[in-house]
Amino acid sequence: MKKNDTNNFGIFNNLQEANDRLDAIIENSFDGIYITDGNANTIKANKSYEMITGLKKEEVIGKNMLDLVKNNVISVSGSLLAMQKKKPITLQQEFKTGKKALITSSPVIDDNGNIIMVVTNVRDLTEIYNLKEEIGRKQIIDTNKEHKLSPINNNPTIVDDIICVDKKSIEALNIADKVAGLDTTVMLLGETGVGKELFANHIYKNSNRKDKPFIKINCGAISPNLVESELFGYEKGSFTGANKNGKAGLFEVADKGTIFLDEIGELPLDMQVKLLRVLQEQEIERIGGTKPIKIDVRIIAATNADMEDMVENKLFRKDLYYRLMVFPIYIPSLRERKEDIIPLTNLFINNFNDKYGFNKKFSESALSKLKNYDWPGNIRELRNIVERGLIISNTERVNSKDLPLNINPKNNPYGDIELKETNDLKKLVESIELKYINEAYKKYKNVRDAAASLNMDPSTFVRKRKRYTKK
Ligand SMILES: Nc1ncnc2c1ncn2[C@@H]1O[C@H](COP(=O)(O)OP(=O)(O)OP(=O)(O)O)[C@@H](O)[C@H]1O
Repeated sequence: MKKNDTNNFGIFNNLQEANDRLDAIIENSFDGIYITDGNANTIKANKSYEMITGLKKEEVIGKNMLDLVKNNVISVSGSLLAMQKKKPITLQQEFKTGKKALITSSPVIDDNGNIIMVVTNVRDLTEIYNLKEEIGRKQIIDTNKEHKLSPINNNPTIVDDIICVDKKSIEALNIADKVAGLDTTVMLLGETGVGKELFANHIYKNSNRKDKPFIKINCGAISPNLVESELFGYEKGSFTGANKNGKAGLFEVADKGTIFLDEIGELPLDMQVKLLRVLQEQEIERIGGTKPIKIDVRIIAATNADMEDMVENKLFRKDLYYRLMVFPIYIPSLRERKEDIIPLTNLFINNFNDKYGFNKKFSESALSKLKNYDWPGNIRELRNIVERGLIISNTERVNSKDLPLNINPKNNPYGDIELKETNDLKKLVESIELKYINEAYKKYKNVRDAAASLNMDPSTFVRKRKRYTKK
């Protein structure tokens, strides 16, 4: 039958058909819909409304909102509030079904300013609210440093923000969990950016010393002539320029707690002797001091250097090496645990979407490009690439062309300059700095030489490298 477009029923043939279709639309809406007349009498409620609220249509249709509230059938009425205010009202409400919903009640007002009905939309946001609560809980846990050890099994695991999906990384995390509470020295081994510092945090948080100090020291970042005074402190008047009252070193500050010695391979040889003494005797001596000071610290060390090679080449003391290797944990490179790539990517997409207020997604080809790359800079590099991709892409979808892998800085250090409508020069400069810092570190494999090659102070080098990877 040909539709008559010229009657008052639009695309419908008659009033009955228009009504039936309208009913079907309301009934099949995914959101709950609830309609009252201008006197707050319920005239309609759909299937989704029943599902979300647990109320049957028969319990509400024909009833006045005031009575429903009075009889505790519903706790609060968006329709009544919208009538009072003569404007749309949005509320959050929880129902006896356990579902949580966002309720928007909008008054429909005629030409004379009278409310002729109120249409309420009930959107089930249970999942989103639960997620929000979970994030809130997590933030509280992080803030209070009250992490409780989660059982590790073969399922994907997120503990202390460490994502482990691949068997190999789960194994490493399992080992870290086993040793965390044992108060023994731990040596974390693995390439740059694999998560050694994250593992050190995790071990500390799950140790019996979790309420005591946790001091992190990057052995490559302290200039050699300050290492001793920084680590072991000095007595008053022991050298020019020193604080006249003397100063406690970081080992004393960490007493009863834990010290994380990152890049341990860069500890100068004379300091290695002193560290050996800490491990053997549990005591230190300040510069200019006459008597040893007893301390009780747990040491977690980390390196990406080939320590055996260093020992062989007399760059690292053999006795200290064995003392440190009481409990080595090898954290595999990202290319050895490819199953982690996509979950990590998703974590970083979420983090940076939140940080920049984006809602971007990665295309399939972008994800497969990440999965097939060999990640010399490991997770740190993945994190940077994801952040860059999200910033660079001009659309809501990040494509593989937005992910500049295999950049070779020897060619053109600045790449092809493509001016966009907005160019954040600070970010561009940072990304070039980071590129050089990473390349120098890859080449020299230690902070001191890498920093020197860029004419940079080692501590600035470390600070920048860390800062660019901080959330
Ligand atoms: N399993 C993981 N889950 C989530 N984020 C991770 C994971 N491993 C590492 N990261 C992130 O990757 C970055 C590098 O990690 P981290 O600094 O711990 O590496 P590292 O091995 O100590 O590096 P380096 O040897 O260069 O100091 C950090 O931003 C860290 O949060």
